[in-house]
Amino acid sequence: MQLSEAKILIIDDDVDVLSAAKLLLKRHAKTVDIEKNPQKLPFLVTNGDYNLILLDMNFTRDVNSGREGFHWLDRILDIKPASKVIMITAYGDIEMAIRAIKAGATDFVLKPWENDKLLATIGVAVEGGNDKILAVAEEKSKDDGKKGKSNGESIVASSESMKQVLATAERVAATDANVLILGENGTGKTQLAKHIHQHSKRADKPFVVVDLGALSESLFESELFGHVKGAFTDAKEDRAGRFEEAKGGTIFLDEIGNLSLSLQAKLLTVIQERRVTRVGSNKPIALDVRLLCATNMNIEKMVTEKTFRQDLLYRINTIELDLPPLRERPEDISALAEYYLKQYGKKYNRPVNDISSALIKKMQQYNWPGNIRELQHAIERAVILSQEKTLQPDDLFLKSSGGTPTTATGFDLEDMEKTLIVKAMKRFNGNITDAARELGLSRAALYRRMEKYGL
Ligand SMILES: Nc1ncnc2c1ncn2[C@@H]1O[C@H](COP(=O)(O)OP(=O)(O)OP(=O)(O)O)[C@@H](O)[C@H]1O
Repeated sequence: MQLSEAKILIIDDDVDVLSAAKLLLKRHAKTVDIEKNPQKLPFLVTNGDYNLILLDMNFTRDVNSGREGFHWLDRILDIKPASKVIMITAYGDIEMAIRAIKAGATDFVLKPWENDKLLATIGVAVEGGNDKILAVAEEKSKDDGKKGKSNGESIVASSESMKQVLATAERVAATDANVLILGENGTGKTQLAKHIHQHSKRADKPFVVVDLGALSESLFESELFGHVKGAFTDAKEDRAGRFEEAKGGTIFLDEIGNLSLSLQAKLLTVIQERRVTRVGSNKPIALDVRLLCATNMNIEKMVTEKTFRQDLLYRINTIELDLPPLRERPEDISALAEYYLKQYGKKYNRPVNDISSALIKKMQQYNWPGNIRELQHAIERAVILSQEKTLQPDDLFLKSSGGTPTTATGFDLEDMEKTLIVKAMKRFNGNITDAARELGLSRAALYRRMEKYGL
């Protein structure tokens, strides 16, 4: 089912959360209902036919335990076992969020959320069929762009191919040449662009990221070039565009392959003339920016098919850097896994500190359609869920190649849930009460799941 067709219910006792979520979601979903009082849930679930419910873990009366959240989650699943419920939880409550997943929630988001991440999580939950996805919407995600230099991330490069790309990137960083970065989704194009900026003489000036894929045709000009007061109805005051914001620094145009031909023409003019004119003004402003672009599309082919202008390509690709997909650089798989293991072990304060060789082998045999981003999320989830010091193959949930279609994160929560139940039942020699307690489930909820998985 498409998100635009979905009917969503949000239950939270904080009216600000409700209105912010509604404001955001109503632009993407068909219907968004909000409710402050959880007592109304049984009625709403019975009669509302919701495709997704966002449920707060903690209502005021019981601030921290999450008990009410679990109670209402159970009620929802008793009324409609196939309901998809995303729990809204506070940052410090990761453990509770995991318990909620084990208790049948589809996913969780951490408050305060980033709009993009919330939408992605909801999109996967609604559109992902029966795949239940555990996605961590961090309160503070990667720098989505505006400005900023180092954010403390380092580039992992153990494979020869990545070392070569990095060496070239660092060499060209010092020049002011325009660079086009090519690579599949999640291969690290944005990170490489940041790296080039940080190694350039513009490093202490702004690094401005523009996601052209997310920019509508009508917003393109005012966003990139700025506008003057009164240029259009909403132009209440003069505003600089992103090119001006990047003054002295670097502008990174991501998803350049998504630009329509008419916008390509506008961009080409700016690059050729090295100046922009704010919408509604006739005073051109000289530009001092370094241009980096990226795309996951086959841009040469687009030129042949005449959907991308050759003259624009020549302008932007003085240097081309090609990031290989993760499956073609197995040495990086283990190095990245170790890197993220350390990072997330620390972040979530988990004891896990090693990866078994069997798991490394499993990761190297997998094809990683979501590349580094997918690996990063898989390790993050494994770190959160693992009970042991060493990660084992069972801790990482990957789609078996050639099996059911891969989800955004390439992993299947149902497999995971089943494995957790089997593990708990083994540990407690089949004692349902103890296993249910360990899993944070009611006995009824555990029975329901055992039945579902034929255990
Ligand atoms: N070599 C690397 N070492 C460590 N982390 C990396 C590396 N490359 C990428 N990452 C991490 O992987 C994630 C995805 O990277 P990034 O956003 O740069 O990919 P992208 O190719 O720009 O993705 P998209 O095509 O979706 O825009 C980020 O969290 C980034 O920090």
